[in-house]
Amino acid sequence: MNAKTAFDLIFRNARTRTAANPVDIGVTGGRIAAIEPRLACEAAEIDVGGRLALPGFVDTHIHLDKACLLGRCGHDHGSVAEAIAAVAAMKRDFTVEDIYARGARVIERAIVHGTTRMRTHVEIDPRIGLRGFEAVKALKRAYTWALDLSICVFPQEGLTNDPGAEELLIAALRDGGDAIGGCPYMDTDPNAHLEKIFGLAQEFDVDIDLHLDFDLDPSWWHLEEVCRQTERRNYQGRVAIGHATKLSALPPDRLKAAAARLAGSGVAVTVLPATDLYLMGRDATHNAPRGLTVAHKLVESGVLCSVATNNVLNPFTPFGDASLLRMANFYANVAHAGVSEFDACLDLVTELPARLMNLRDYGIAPGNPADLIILDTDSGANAIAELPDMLMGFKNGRQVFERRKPTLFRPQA
Ligand SMILES: Nc1ccnc(=O)[nH]1
Repeated sequence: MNAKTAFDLIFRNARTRTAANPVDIGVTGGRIAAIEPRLACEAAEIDVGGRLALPGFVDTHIHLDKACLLGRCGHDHGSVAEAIAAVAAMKRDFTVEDIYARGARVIERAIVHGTTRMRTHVEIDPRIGLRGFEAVKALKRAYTWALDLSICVFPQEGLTNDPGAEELLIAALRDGGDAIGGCPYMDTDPNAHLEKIFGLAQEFDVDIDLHLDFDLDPSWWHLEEVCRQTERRNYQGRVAIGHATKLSALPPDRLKAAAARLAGSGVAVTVLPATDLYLMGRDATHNAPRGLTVAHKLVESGVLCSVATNNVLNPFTPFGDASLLRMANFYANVAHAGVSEFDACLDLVTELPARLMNLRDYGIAPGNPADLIILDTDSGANAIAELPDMLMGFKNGRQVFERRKPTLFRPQA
């Protein structure tokens, strides 16, 4: 028994992924202060009843600025280029208020689905200017009570081919951009695009999170150039690539070599199942390929990976509820994950994305912010298998949502 009585709040009887038996989690000043089987203290208590506590989900790749566009365009496109063109046509009319309202809708769904940290990719170019950036900065401020939002600014429609884009990117990096992205396949000069993005990243000392490839032809790619730049600039551990669908088209020996290259240069991979599955394999009349890179296998080869949301209710992905648990379950299903791999699938939306974002204070451990969500299940593997209800969530020790269990109304006997 612990004699301390200095906690503001104690979670009683919580199952964590690391402790063999349920523990109590004591919170002081918004931070986790102790994790022990039975904390003796008079503080306010929440009885978790042996349910699973997680440190919240981490979404490394979500486009808030172009979310919730269903109904504004016909959804008759099928390729990534058509989706980019459809949004390019619409975004001239986006206002800060409009972007804020659509982003807030997605953020609030993410919060009630247990996300506590998020990196959002914001388009910066002469068509949208800094309106998306301003709206997302306002969202970041408005939702600090529930979620840490990191802003990754990027030129979706190319950089060297888009006069004015670079100046706007620099303005955003001067004014609160937390990371920089890129999309070399949209540029007429992909290598020059990467050179500029890496140069800006170094100049502003920010991490890099790129959109890399969106097809299933592994006979050419920009992956090697990304690894080369990462090593040349000593940026190991600070670079991620999103989608990387070409990796799904590699036979095992080539995949192994690519994994070794990525692991060796410290380049992480984010798989976006909803979009990758929706946009890939469109040319096939039957036996369509999935186009989904198998992240948990790359992890076994030493590559840091995450699974994330990407797009919600827009031409890239006309689906979405911003639930990372649902995404991890979806990923596990499509990626043929075995039951013994379900825990590794949960890692892809928790510990590993936290590492990808270089978050140093994530996890249920003393000293870290008391960011906790309670799931109506008893283990990480069962969270993936069952898609349990998320019953409550806390940010810095303060409750941010509650979900009541459904009530069955049985007929009277
Ligand atoms: N280049 C992109 C690929 C997929 N989704 C996006 O939003 N952007």
